[in-house]
Amino acid sequence: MASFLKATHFIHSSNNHQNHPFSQSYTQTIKISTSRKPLMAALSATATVGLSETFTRLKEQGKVALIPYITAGDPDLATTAEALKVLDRCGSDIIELGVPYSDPLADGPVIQAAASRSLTKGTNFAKVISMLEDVVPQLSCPIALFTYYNPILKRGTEKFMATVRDTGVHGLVVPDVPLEETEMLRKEAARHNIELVLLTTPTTPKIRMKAITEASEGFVYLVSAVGVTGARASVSSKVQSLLLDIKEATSKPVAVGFGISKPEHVKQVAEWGADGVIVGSAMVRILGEAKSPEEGLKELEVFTTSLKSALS
Ligand SMILES: O=P(O)(O)OC[C@@H](O)[C@@H](O)c1c[nH]c2ccccc12
Repeated sequence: MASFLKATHFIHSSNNHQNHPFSQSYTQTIKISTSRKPLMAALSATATVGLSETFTRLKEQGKVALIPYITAGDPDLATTAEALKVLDRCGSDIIELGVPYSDPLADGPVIQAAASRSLTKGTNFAKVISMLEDVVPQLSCPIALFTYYNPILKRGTEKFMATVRDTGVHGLVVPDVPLEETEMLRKEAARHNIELVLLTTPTTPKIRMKAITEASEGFVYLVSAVGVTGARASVSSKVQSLLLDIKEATSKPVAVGFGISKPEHVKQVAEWGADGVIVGSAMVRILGEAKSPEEGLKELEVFTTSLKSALS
């Protein structure tokens, strides 16, 4: 318990992200004049707002964010590029894009299979980045890159963050960063104007949940169920009380993920007070198991539209 409290204190000692030297608009102005990246991508950084601003705008409209997750490179990166545009066109408010990883310990069979298909095809971080440099300027919703911690450490946190930010990506979700290293990661992310999203689970002790909500930027990711990712028959009613607990601890937006795979799940979680709903495995299955990329994209459009209408 002592070490846990120490770690929690460690999180609390961090500077508030809001003291970030540049406001969002100032950073974007600087970006246009000094950016190394093509003007299109720089302009897109002003066209799409970040994660927290997206939630602010949705809240003003009384809406809940639809947040799909797909694995980059499955069935291939060209299809991923098209899938991002389909998801954007169908009303996704934020898109979580997964960097395939060889040891996805928090993933269930559907996303594990997608990651291994993608890696077998030769997908790597550099290829995902160059695809994003091309596609992000064409999207109206922000991207949150999803990666395990190891690929960040492999590249070096500073280089990783700079590379990601130069593509116009706004957010980063890292499910397995140890609490003790969250602060360093968060500082580097903030320095590059990236919103680092942290996750809390049904078994996270309240004091740790509070530390996580305080450190999380963009939104707080509430994992709805214990275990790994994967569509479930229903969403646990425990999510309702978990949402109440988190809402007591923070005014930051909370998005719920894990197991959500049908319009009625999306509707239920929104009614329980979630600010956003994350759907991953159900999307990944559609793309990965379709007879052709074209068929997968068509089915993705139909499925995403059905989820979006459950939120209107
Ligand atoms: O697949 P699901 O059950 O719909 O859950 C969302 C999930 O896919 C996505 O947010 C995600 C993919 N891999 C993860 C690993 C940990 C936490 C979350 C994730």
